Amino acid sequence: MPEAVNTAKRITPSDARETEIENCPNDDPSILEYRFPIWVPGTRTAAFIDYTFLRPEANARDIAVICAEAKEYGFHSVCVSSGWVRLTREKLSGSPVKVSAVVGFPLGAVATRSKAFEAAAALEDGASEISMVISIGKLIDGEHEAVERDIGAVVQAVQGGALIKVILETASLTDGQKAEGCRIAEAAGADFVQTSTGFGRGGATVADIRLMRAAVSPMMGIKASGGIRNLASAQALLSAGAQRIGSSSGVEIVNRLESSTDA
Ligand SMILES: O=C[C@H](O)COP(=O)(O)O
Repeated sequence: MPEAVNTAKRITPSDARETEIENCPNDDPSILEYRFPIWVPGTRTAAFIDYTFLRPEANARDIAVICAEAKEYGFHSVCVSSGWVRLTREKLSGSPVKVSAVVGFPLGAVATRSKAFEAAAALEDGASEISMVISIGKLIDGEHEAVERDIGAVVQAVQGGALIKVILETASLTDGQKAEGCRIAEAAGADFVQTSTGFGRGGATVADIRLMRAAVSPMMGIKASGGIRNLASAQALLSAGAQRIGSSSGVEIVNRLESSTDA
């Protein structure tokens, strides 16, 4: 019996292409009301991706590699821990790829003033977008004013110099808590609500994106993150209303195997 031939071909960055999902229009009719761009079939998915590298063992060489990949593939940003912002800014210098940083990551349980300080330092070092983790336990406890103060302190710390995304860690919350977290984030002056850290019990789901989209005004952006590993998942989340994808699998998402059937 002849040996099966694997015809899958890895395409190179220079001819990287994305396969659109057919019959998968964004189903929100009020598309033009939104502050942040909405993905529609035909738009490059790469431009909606924050390419994330948040592993504890991340080192300078890793940062250099992901920055080179981000430039090559045209991702929206490179998202790193706050201690790597300065190097990331240097590596992305001269390119349109932005620097994103995480704050209070991944637990969200550090003191509010620590989050504010970390955010201010990240801004100073070159971050233009910041994903802060909400005080998950306080949200669960119904300490809504404390949660709003926590987010507000980070918003104030950057004084409009960076977009603030609030990670809810949706897999740890009830639907009511997710909706309340969205409402609080908007009231506190944040720019985005975001699903997950990628370090929790679960990641982004289409159901959560729909819930979050319904809970905030069109002025708020929605970011899906955590466990997004292929183009089909990314586009399903974008079609549900996400305006940004956070993923450590950015290259795999856009540079998929031609023989794959995931899109
Ligand atoms: O966007 C932030 C997340 O850490 C990404 O999680 P991931 O490694 O599961 O893609």
